[in-house]
This record gives sequence, structure tokens and C-alpha cells, in this order.
Amino acid sequence: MDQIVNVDEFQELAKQALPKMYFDFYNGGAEDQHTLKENVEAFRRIMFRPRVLVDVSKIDMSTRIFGFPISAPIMIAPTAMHKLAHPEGEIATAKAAAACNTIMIVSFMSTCTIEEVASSCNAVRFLQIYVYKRRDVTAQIVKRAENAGFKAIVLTVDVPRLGRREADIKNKMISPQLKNFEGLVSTEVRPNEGSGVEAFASSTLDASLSWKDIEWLRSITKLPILVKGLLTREDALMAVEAGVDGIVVSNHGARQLDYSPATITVLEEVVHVVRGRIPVLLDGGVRRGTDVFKALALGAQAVLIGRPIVYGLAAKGEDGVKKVIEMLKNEFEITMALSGCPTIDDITRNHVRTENERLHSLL
Ligand SMILES: Cc1cc2nc3c(=O)[nH]c(=O)nc-3n(C[C@H](O)[C@H](O)[C@H](O)COP(=O)(O)O)c2cc1C
Ligand SMILES: CCCCCCC(=O)C(=O)O
Repeated sequence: MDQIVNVDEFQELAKQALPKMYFDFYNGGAEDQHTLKENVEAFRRIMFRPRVLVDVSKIDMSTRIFGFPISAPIMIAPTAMHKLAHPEGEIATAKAAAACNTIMIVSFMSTCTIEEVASSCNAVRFLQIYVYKRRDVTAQIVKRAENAGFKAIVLTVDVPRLGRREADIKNKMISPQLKNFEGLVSTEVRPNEGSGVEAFASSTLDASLSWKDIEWLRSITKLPILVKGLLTREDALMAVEAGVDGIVVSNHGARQLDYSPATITVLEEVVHVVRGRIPVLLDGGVRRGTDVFKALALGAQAVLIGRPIVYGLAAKGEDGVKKVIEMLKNEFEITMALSGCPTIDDITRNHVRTENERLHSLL
């Protein structure tokens, strides 16, 4: 693993390790995959305004998310079905999260059960949920997560229907049986045509979900509630008004609505209207420590990492996930040092220049 020097290199290793159907599922975005490229490219258009002659002999990357101390503002995004990537599945990912002292958001579509993940290690875990037409199923899973010591619920709000992932349609992607749902719903779909994941999603997801349902979610859990999948100031305001505890600016890793904006380009408009009332997190296209820094400079409290975690898992199991997190942390640390920011609180809006600002300066 010493030969691996950045997280992108895990993508090719994952491709070699996985059957094509599974690699395509993890790797793919919706339709033309325009947003998939943009999520990464938009970070590259942001430049630094580094400060010098600041004492950076000690760098402290640590921060707190909902009161939980983590070693750096880098968390694990919810991604479905880790056992398709590695036999130990979400347990390996959770152990890596614990070793790196960060938070893992476990997917509603996990292949290990909530209880298995909880008893495997002491990682701080949040549970991501989808709301099914059968609300009782979602409610039971939330209750089990609460009982198993999960610390927050992350409601994904950008999947009233599954985006068109053309690779999955071509491959007739199989949706496996998920242990969490045993005795509740059959998740196994082997489609004659199209994507099994899409077929499963359309039969289960409640597309009528709306802001008033935050109240329903509040009525079934005492845990903090984050909404994941907002991209506009209008929805950010709705979220604050609905009384949620946090927001994840996300386009679902570009797997839902193609030509949605790159997340980093809309972060500021969300942060601006939220006015510090609740934490704002971001995911989508974070591949470098410099990206983490840029997101924090534009107002995020932390970032979530999706595909690189799965690629690390596929290539090298728990050690691969650890390596992905450690590489991002190392890159973030040197970015802080070279920008003149010894602590997270020292990172400000003035440390970056966005593409808009550059264009403006030309007028
Ligand atoms: C293979 C895969 C599975 C995903 N599964 C879920 C999921 O179950 N629930 C969810 O809210 N988001 C899911 N996402 C979206 C991620 O949580 C996250 O928003 C996205 O991956 C971040 O972008 P990145 O992959 O560029 O880091 C998934 C993404 C991928 C790539
Ligand atoms: C019931 C919904 C299936 C969603 C599959 C997992 C997911 O979110 C993804 O992006 O893939």
C-alpha cells in the first residue's frame, strides 16, 4: 500500500478487485454524468489565498460535530451495500472509522445489520434513512438504531425516485437481500430488464415525502435529525424552519439529477441563509485535502467522503479505508500549514478565491 499516494489511485485498484457490475454501481453517476465530473472539477477552479509567517509548527485538525470530537473534519458518507465491495462490509468500514477517530454514517441499505455494525467497534455512528411507503419499516429501523447507540439520523431527501444510472440499467444490477430488512421487506430483485436497485427503489420509496414529514420523523426519534441532499437557499431555509439539526449539501454523488450543480458551487448560498443556526456539511467530489480546506473556507463544518471509501474497502478492506482517510488527513494538514492556519477556526473565507470572484475581478 506504500505505493499508493492519493485517493484517486484506489479507483483503479477497486476496478481490478470487483466484478464489473459492482464496480459500475459504485463508480457511476446519472445519465451523461456531467455533474459527476463537475463535482470534482468545481473544486479545481477554486484557488487559495495563502497567508505566510504564521506559526504553523503545530497543526490541530480536530473538531466537533454535534458535540462529538473527531480527529479532522472528514467523515464517512453513507454508501449502500459494502459487502459487494468486501466480505466484511460495513464492519470493516466502521472499524476504520473508529481507528481514524471519525464518524461513519451507515447507509439504510447496509449489508451488515445495524446491530452488527454497532457491536463491532466503538465508532461514532449516524444512521442514514430512506422513508418507505411502509413507514412502519423505516420507524422500526430508526428505533433499532437508537437502541444500538447510533447518535443521529440522516434523512436523505434527494431520492423520491432513483436517478437513471445507465451502467446499472445495462448491467441489470442486482439488488441483494439486505439483512436489516429480513422479515420486513424483501430487497432481492433480479430484474429481467433494467436495474434491480431501481426496481427495488420504485417499489419501496415514498415519493410523497415532504417537509411536513420532518414532524413525523421527530415523533419517532429523539436523535438529532440531519437532512441530506439540499442544493438551494430555498430548501436550506425550509430545513431550518422545519427544525432540523443539520444539513448536508449533497447531490448524492451525482447519482440522482444530472446537471445539478456541483455541491461546492452552492455551499455558500446555503451557508449564507443558515447563518450559523445549524451545522452545514458537504459531500460530492472531495478527493484531496485541499478540497476539504476549500469546503471549510466556504462555510462547511465538515465533509463526507463517498466513493473513495468504497474503493479503499474494495481494494484493501479495513486497511484500505484507513489509508483513504489518513491520506486525506495528511493532505489537509499540509494545506492548513501552507495556508497559514494552525487550527480549524483559523480557516476563513479569505483563504480561498472562487471562480466567480476571479471572473468578477476581470470585469
Ligand atoms: C455507491 C454509492 C452508494 C450510495 N448509497 C447511498 C445511500 O445508501 N444513502 C445515501 O444517502 N447516499 C448514498 N450515496 C451518496 C453518498 O452518500 C454521497 O452523497 C456521495 O457518494 C458523495 O460523493 P462522492 O462519492 O463524490 O464522495 C451513495 C453513493 C455511492 C457512490
Ligand atoms: C431504496 C433506495 C435504493 C437506493 C440505493 C442506494 C443509493 O442511495 C445509491 O445511490 O445507490
